Amino acid sequence: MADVPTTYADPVHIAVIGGTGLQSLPNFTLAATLTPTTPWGAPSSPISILQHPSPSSGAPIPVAFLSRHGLHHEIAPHEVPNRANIAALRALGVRTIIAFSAVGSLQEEIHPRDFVVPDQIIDRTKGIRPFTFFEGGMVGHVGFGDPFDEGLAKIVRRCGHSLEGEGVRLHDKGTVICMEGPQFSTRAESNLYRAWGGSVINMSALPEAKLAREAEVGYQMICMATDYDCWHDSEDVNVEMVMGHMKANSENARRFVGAVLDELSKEEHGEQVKARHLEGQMKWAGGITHKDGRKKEAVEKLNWLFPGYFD
Ligand SMILES: CSC[C@H]1O[C@H](OP(=O)(O)O)[C@H](O)[C@@H]1O
Ligand SMILES: Nc1ncnc2[nH]cnc12
Repeated sequence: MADVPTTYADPVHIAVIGGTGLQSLPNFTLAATLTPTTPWGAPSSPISILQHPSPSSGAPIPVAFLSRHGLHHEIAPHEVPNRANIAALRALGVRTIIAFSAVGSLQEEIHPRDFVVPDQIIDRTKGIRPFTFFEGGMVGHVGFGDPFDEGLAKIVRRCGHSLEGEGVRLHDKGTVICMEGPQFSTRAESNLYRAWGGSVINMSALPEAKLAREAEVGYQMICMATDYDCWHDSEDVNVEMVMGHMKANSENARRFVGAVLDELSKEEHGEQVKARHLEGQMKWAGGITHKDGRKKEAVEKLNWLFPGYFD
């Protein structure tokens, strides 16, 4: 195999974060493999820059791919270096993230292998994961009422529906319960989440979605159900079950992601893909700390992420 470049000069606006069972995106041309570092450490895996022909012009569009749990699934959900992942992607120019997640279903009508484009999250992590870029002498507060990007969600839903009938079943909305893990839930917890209106459950939506919002990056998760957790009459969730459904449906998952990338590569989505609607929000949301109270180290880290915002 020819040597793969370790640098990539052009900005990359779109990224895919792959989760359990989706650790690579074959069928794309590998243009570079990057191993960046950030003030928050190294990301979960090398970042592959994949090239993808624009469906309108045929010109190659770069897409960054990052494997959330590492190349060999060696990083547990509570160990994922989310700040490094989001910071490294933003530094490449990424302003749109499509994140993939294997989830448990909390509702009868969401069958294993169904896809869900969620619109809400309930946080059941335990506060042990670093969850903000704004700390240590720089305070920032950003809106999170709608944790996913509705503009991106509309595009993702349209792409998912276009594949329906070819083995893809899609649910347009849903609330993700994001639990700490790595152990699965108790039956009492699973029933409680159902009573709260949870649709699906995973261990990965947070703080990934919060950090993407702070980084002014449009973020949408695509979930694929792999089990009925432990509330259902069927067998309780286990890793074999999750991996079995992911493997059996990985072709559909990849087709779904491919269709979304095709659509996002169209010029008409340029403003959405560059997340113009989020641009500059942290300059104000993160500028609450008076200059006299700002700590040098915190300012330096934030200026790495947002060059020029806090000079
Ligand atoms: C292997 S089952 C639990 C594991 O699966 C999901 O991973 P991801 O969201 O990265 O696809 C879930 O969040 C847990 O991390
Ligand atoms: N039942 C479940 N709970 C948490 N995360 C999951 N990922 C896949 N299935 C899951």
